[in-house]
Amino acid sequence: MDKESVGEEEVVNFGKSLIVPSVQELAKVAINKIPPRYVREDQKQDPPVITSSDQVFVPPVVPVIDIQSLVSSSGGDHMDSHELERLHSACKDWGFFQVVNHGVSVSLLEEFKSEVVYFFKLSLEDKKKLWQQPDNHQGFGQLFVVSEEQKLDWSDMFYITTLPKSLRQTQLFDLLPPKLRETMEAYSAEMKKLAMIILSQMAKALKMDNEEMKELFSDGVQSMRMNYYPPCPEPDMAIGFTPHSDAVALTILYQLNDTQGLQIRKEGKWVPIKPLQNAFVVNIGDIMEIVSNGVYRSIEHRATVNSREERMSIATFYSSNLESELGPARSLIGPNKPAVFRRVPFDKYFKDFFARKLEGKSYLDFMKIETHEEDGSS
Ligand SMILES: O=C(O)CCC(=O)C(=O)O
Ligand SMILES: [Fe+2]
Repeated sequence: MDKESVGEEEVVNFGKSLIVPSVQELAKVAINKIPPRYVREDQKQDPPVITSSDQVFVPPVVPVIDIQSLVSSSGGDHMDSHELERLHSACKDWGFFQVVNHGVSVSLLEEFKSEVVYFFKLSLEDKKKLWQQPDNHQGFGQLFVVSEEQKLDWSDMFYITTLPKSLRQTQLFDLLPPKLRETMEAYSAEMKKLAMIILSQMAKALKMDNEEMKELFSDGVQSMRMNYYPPCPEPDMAIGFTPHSDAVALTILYQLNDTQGLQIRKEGKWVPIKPLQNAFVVNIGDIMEIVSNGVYRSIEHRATVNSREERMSIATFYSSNLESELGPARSLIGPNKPAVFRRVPFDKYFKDFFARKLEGKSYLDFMKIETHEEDGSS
């Protein structure tokens, strides 16, 4: 793990990304063609998108989980609640669900939203002070850019590690608008609480030892990624966020406006997701697929853009503790249930992840244990 000295402190650095221009600035100029670096021929082979007029495949309703009823009705150790069963199948069959009655106050959501909207309105000059540095990918920019030839997404993002506090890059934090920092702090604490509730319910549903879940995640690494997708003059030629699964354990997504764009890959088709008002969209990341030994599945998703409206979202990522070793939960493997993923130290897992181009679920394959019976269908 790279450690940089900042005064007396040592800060962990998980990766870097090549510096790229702001797409928000690019989109401010009246252009009717996008620059070649944003033209995504590679996305042309993609499966079709489901629309409401599609007669062939009607997308089933995405599971909505009521956190309050999940927590209040699951006193025992067994799958004794209907909501827990629904959570379990959402994690197995979808890797994706929305949560309501999550306990995060609407006033905090509104405050945080307006701070982030304001943040993306800062002048380029102000944003430059918060831009990524050549040796560290936190700040404004794009992630996973590893070559000058690589195609780029039609979006800007701001990425920051928020927890544990000892991992924070203080010089970046100190430059944030004070009100944003304050609301981000409160939001970060709420997101950790919610992630821990969901993880402990998952432990119950998986029949995994909850102590093991706690040991893995009690002081987990949390980061936030604020996404800004400007309108695009050639939306069918570009992609807002390349198809990927999240490398983390859980992602809690808060969409800031009504513009649609998020799509998940389900049964070979792209299914558009419309977030409910004040709900969060939760998805299983690769770490949870690994910990559950493949019972839960991380889901591939992407964001599209359109020619009329901007779109904004905040993804809060939760992973295991910095000192943890990633691998299938010991309480879930045994003689009849062999581990299907390797074990690697946390820092190695993330450093390798951020050193690659983002490409669907390809990183998980790298973690798989090869077996002779492998049929290649993954
Ligand atoms: O903007 C979205 O809806 C998706 C964002 C996302 O997938 C991510 O930040 O990992
Ligand atoms: Fe994602």
